[in-house]
Order: sequence, then structure tokens, then C-alpha cells
Amino acid sequence: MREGAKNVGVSRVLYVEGGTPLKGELRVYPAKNAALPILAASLLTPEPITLVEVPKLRDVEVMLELLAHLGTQYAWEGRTLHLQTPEIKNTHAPYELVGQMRASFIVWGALLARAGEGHVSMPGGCAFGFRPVDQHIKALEALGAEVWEEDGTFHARRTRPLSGRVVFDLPTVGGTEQAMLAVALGGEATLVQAAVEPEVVDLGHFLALLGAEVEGLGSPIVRIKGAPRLKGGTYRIIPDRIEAGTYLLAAAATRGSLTLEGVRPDHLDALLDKLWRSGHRLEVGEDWIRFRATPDPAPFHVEAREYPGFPTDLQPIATAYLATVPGQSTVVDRIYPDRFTHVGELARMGAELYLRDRILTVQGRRLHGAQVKALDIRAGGALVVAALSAEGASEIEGVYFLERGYEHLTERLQALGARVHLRESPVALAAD
Ligand SMILES: CC(=O)N[C@H]1[C@@H](OP(=O)(O)OP(=O)(O)OC[C@H]2O[C@@H](n3ccc(=O)[nH]c3=O)[C@H](O)[C@@H]2O)O[C@H](CO)[C@@H](O)[C@@H]1O
Ligand SMILES: C=C(OP(=O)(O)O)C(=O)O
Repeated sequence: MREGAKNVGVSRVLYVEGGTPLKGELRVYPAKNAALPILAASLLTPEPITLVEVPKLRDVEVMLELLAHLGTQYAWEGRTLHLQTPEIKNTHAPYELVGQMRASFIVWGALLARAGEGHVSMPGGCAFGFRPVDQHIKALEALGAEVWEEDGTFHARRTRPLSGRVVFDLPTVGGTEQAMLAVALGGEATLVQAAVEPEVVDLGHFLALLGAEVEGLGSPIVRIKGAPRLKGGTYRIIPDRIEAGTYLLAAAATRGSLTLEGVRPDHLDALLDKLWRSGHRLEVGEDWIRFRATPDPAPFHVEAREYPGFPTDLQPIATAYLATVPGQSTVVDRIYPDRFTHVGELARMGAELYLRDRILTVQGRRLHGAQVKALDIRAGGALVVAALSAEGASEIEGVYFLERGYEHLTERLQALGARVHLRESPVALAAD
């Protein structure tokens, strides 16, 4: 328990006995951040949709709860998800659901397209710095919607199909997805400075399956011509590059070996290049990666940027890995310059980290186990990686965040030889 605790409660923690190199094979799950916008896009059609494999994550459950509130009927068949939205029953996405994760905000564009109006609470999600939604508003306004905000809820209404040219001030994944959903049903748009992330491309492919014409996916200029009525269909979501990257970094931090299957190596170029330069052995096929760690890796510099640059979602996890690599590394995040909630917690494990002017300097060394707390999904991933590599035992609080992003984390790590399990532990509820 932490010093200065006033109240003590019981919470689930991830108990990690560190020091065992990860070894084995893993089939990567489908991408959470592709699944969520595709789920939101299912609102656009009354026809049945089947998503062949969907990650069973907390965020997906929340999105399904939101969709059900808006009018979607759904049923799981193993890992396959069947969805249908015969009609929109509700155009209001409430705070209780939108407040839990950022991706739910993009139902706004889908509601506006399908029902002519949408009312969505300000989004929540991982709190690692300021995350404005001005580009979402700019996009919907540029497409001809009337947009206003009242008491923490964003409202939008249209009197005709949305169409126009959206020039984003910066590439935004959610903003691009929002605009794509807003026009896919009967609208038309050219998106300039669109995000090029694989998850945006995947959404575009899904919309094309439903009948929209989509051009320029993966480039900064995307053109979409919506269809007056969209079809249903069956779709397979891309593999999760962030999950894959997390396990690779865990294998690197524990100096282990790992074969990933069902992965898209081309989505991980920036990370694979760093790991290779760090001295690790990598073999790459069309949909697999074989990794074998070097016992004495070299440090490197991370600069998180838009795709195909180093992903910000892997920045905290790469930081945890670098904290185990002797020598000096530096980490900068150009997407979320303050995404450093993991730093204080890694320091509890003996990591030598210095944060000045948004530049993190990492002096790598052997870490030791400690009681730590995940404050967002990928900070959680970072703490797991650090704890796996550390000498001794760690307890990671904030299992809720891990469950938002990593399906079957405990079982998957156990299968790779890690000594981890979930257990109940007394935790501090308030501190001085
Ligand atoms: C559910 C999902 O897919 N989440 C991902 C998505 O988040 P999300 O879609 O929220 O991230 P964005 O791509 O929109 O954010 C990129 C940058 O644009 C800024 N911005 C964004 C919107 C806006 O209206 N105004 C604005 O200034 C943000 O503050 C940030 O600096 O992409 C991020 C960047 O790859 C990832 O870290 C998140 O995991
Ligand atoms: C930051 C993430 O999610 P969100 O954008 O929903 O907060 C994430 O998946 O790492």
C-alpha cells in the first residue's frame, strides 16, 4: 500500500513476478482502434453486418452498449459479431457511455448522416494531455452541418446531405473518421490532410464494402462519395499493431523470443526498424514476425509521430523497454507531447528518467519490482513490460485500463512463460 494512504479498499491488481524471458508464439487479435470506428459505422445501414472477428475488450463492450442505446441489435457467435440497426431509436449519446472512451465520439457523424441530427457528450478516454475536438467540429461545419455546444454536449443538425471540402489543420485519426462517417451515407467530401493510419484505411475499406466510393485511402487526400442507401456485409478487421508491438517490446525487455502470427509487419515498420537497430534479430514474413532478443541491446531515440512514424500508442511501452537498456535514450512525443503518465510509475521500479521541456531522457538499467498504478491503457502496457523485465515482484493497479486495450493479457503472458496473475489486493483510495 502507498504511503500517506487515508482509506484502503480492495481492488484487482496484476501481480507480476519479473525476470523470466518471454518465449513462444502468439496470434495477434484484431485492432481495437479499427474495430471501434467500424462498429460506429454500422449505424449507417439498416442491413445486417457481420464482423468476422472482434476483440473482446472493455472498449468494445462500451461501444456496443452505446450502439444498443441508439438502436442497434447485436449478437456474438464466438468471436464473430452480428449487428443490425433497423432504425435509429435515439440520437443522443449520453455522458455515461461517451465519457468512458474517446472513440465513442464518432457516432456523432454516423447519427448525423443516418438520422439528420446527433447529440453527443464531450468524449472521455485516456487522459494524457489536452485532447480537443475542434477538428471534428470544423469538419462537420465544413460539410454543411449546424453545430453547437450546450452544457457539455455537442449538437449537430443537417437539412441536406452533408458535402464539401474539409481541410484539417492537422491530421487527426478521429476527426478523419468522423468526417468519413458523416458523408458515407448520401454525402460527398474531399478530406485534405486526412490521417493515414491503418485504422482509418480499414474504416474506408469497410465503408466501401457497404457501398460508398472511397478514393485516396492511406494518402492525405481522401475522397468519399456516399451511397443513398448502404448495404450490409461481412468484414474482417485488421490485426492490432499496438497489441503486436506491446508483446514485441515485452519480449525485447525480457530478452526473450517471440513469434507473432496473423500480424501486419508493414504496419509496424517504425518499431521493427528500432528493434533491429537495437541489435535484436528479426525475421519477417507476409503475416508473421519472428523475434529473438540480443542479450546486450543498444539504446535508441523515439520520436512519436503520425503513421508511418513511430506510434504514440507504443511510445510509453518503448519507454519501458528503453528503461531496461543500458545507455542513454531519448523519447519525444509529437502527437501528445505530455503523454508521460507512465514516467513517475516507472521511476518506482528504479527507472532513471529525466523529463525536461517535454524531452524524456532515459538512462537504462535493471529495474526492480514495485507497487505501481496504470493511469491509461498504454501506460498500463508500459508498466507490464517493465514489471516483466524487473527483478522481483510488482503489483500493477489500474487493471481496468489494461482490460480496455489488451484482451486475455494474463493468459497470453502466462502462455509465453511469464509469471503473472490477477489478484485482489488492498489499495489506497485516497492519499495525502
Ligand atoms: C480510439 C482511437 O483510435 N484512438 C487513437 C486515436 O485517437 P484520436 O483520434 O483521439 O487522436 P487524433 O489523431 O485525433 O489526435 C492527433 C492529434 O490531433 C490533435 N487533435 C485531434 C482532434 C481535434 O479535434 N483537434 C486536435 O487538435 C490531438 O490533440 C493530437 O495532438 O489516434 C491517436 C493518435 O494516433 C491514438 O493515440 C489513439 O489511440
Ligand atoms: C489512447 C487510446 O484510446 P483512446 O483514444 O480511446 O483514449 C489507446 O488505445 O491507446
